[in-house]
Parts: sequence; C-alpha cells; structure tokens
Amino acid sequence: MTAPLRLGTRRSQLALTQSQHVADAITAASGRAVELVHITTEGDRSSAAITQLGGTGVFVSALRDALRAGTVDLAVHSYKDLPTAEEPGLVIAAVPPREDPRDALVARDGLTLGELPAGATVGTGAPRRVAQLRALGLGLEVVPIRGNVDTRMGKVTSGELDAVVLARAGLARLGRLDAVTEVLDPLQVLPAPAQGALAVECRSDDDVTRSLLAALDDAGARACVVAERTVLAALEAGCSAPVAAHAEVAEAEDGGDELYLRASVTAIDGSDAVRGSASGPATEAARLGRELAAELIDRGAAALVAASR
Ligand SMILES: NCc1[nH]cc(CCC(=O)O)c1CC(=O)O
Repeated sequence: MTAPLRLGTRRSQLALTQSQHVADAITAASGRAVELVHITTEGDRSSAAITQLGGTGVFVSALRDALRAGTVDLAVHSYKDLPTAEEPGLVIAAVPPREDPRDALVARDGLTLGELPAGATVGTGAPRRVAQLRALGLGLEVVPIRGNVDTRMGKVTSGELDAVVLARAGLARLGRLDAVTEVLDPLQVLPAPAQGALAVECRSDDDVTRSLLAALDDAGARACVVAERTVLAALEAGCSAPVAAHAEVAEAEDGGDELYLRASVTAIDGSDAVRGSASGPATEAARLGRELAAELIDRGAAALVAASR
C-alpha cells in the first residue's frame, strides 16, 4: 500500500478547511490518501500584532521549513499571503479553481456601505481596504482590527463596530456567507492580488507529488493570479501596500482565452488613487501585469506605494 501524502497545515479554522478541501480533491482525483499534519507557527502562538512579527511571512516560513525538511509533502497557502519572490527548491504545483475574490461587508442590521451613516465604524486591518474605504468619501471611520474571521465578525455582533470588511472567499470556505450584508463592487473596492485563490506547494524535485497536484491546477485561475501578482511585484509592493489587482478570463471570439486585468494604488488617507486596466491573451498574463504596472508607475503609483511604507 502507498503511504498517505502528508499535508502540512496551520491549525486555524480557515487553514484547516482549505487544507481539507485540497486533500479531498487529491484523493478524489487520484485515489491517494492524504493526511493533515498540524504545524504550529510563531504567528499562532503570539498575540502581538502581525506587523510586529514580520507580516504573514511567519506562517508561510514554518510550512516551507517543514516542506524542505521533508516532514510534509505539500502545503496549502492563501495565495494572497505569499510573498511575490519565488522560493528556491519549492514550486506552486497547483492553483485550484478560485473562489469569488471580492471583498464582503458584514454590517449591523443588514446595512450596505451606502446605508451606513457618516461616522460609522468599519473594521479592517488591510491598508488596501483602509485606503479604498476612505476614498469612497462616505465619512466612514476606519478602525484597524486583527484576529481570525470569527473574532472580527464578533466585533459587529457585540456592537463594538458597525461593520467589518473581509474576503468573501474566507467566509465562503467557513460556511459563513449568511453574515454578508453586501459583496463589494470591485469598481469601488478592488480585491487584493490573488485573493480567493489557493497555492498548493511542494518540493520542486518531488515528481510524484507534482504530477498528483497537476490534476488540480486551473489554468484560468493561474493566469489571473500571475497577472495580478506581477502587478504587485513590478510595483515593488508587498502584501501590506494599498495595491489592488483583479483579473478575469473569458473566452475570446477566436476561441482563445482573453484576460481582463484591473489594478489600483490608493493613498492611505483616500485622497488620491491611480487606476488602470489592460487586456490580452491569457497566455501573456505576466506581460499584461508588467505593462499595466509600468503604466501605473508613469501615472504616479510609485509615490503612493512609497508613501504607504
Ligand atoms: N490576510 C488574511 C487572509 N488571507 C486569506 C484570507 C481569506 C481567503 C482568501 O482571500 O483566499 C484572509 C482573510 C481576509 O482577508 O478576510
């Protein structure tokens, strides 16, 4: 009998759900059993603000250490939490079909953004969301928060905040879409690069795992993620910069796949923003991302990124 594949995962509810989803997909596609191996990271143990721990990188590096040490065979990441630099010796062997990447509002009394009164408190930790919420000019008071999805939603239930903004994908995976009072229009709040996508990582030299994971790969989702993350990398911005990017793939008249990409950089105080779009063959996703980033830089995006540091 073949030994089960070992999937290294954090213990958070979202990580466990995402990992189990990928484990089930591998078993369904190949018949191969997959066992979850819990890995505790510095980020899970500490209650210090995540920025003081060096960002979400602390979660990622513990999983990558376990992959390189050979104690696990694969790991599942929220793609938007991965640094844009490639990791030597490791490879993203699959990008499974993506969840809806939009942001979602969870507000008291079923309210939408437009229905919240001026001065209403909206909780979010991400600079990208802070900046875009302020740029709407609704007079909302944006409050920094951190913690897992339940903790954040609890601040609305308890009355501490009027609303919070979260990734719709996380709520979908946790079965909490019932709490969403509005899915935010990307024309108003554009998602983070790779939001809603998973990255399934293994060792580059592990041909067996790579070929099992190849069956899970969604070419369209991968092209979108490549385009969005190329914008982020070309702007030399990290996951804490107010940079948004969102791509979609649709079939073109010639039968090929056309990729439609939008990106924005917003001043943290919401007073300024540079937005742009590009489209072209999905096979040229990286080029489209580079060209759009270059256009945004020409129009002043670099200063907005620098000011956010
Ligand atoms: N940075 C935290 C994080 N990383 C991935 C998700 C949600 C799932 C996803 O975007 O794939 C979240 C929570 C959130 O942004 O609300």
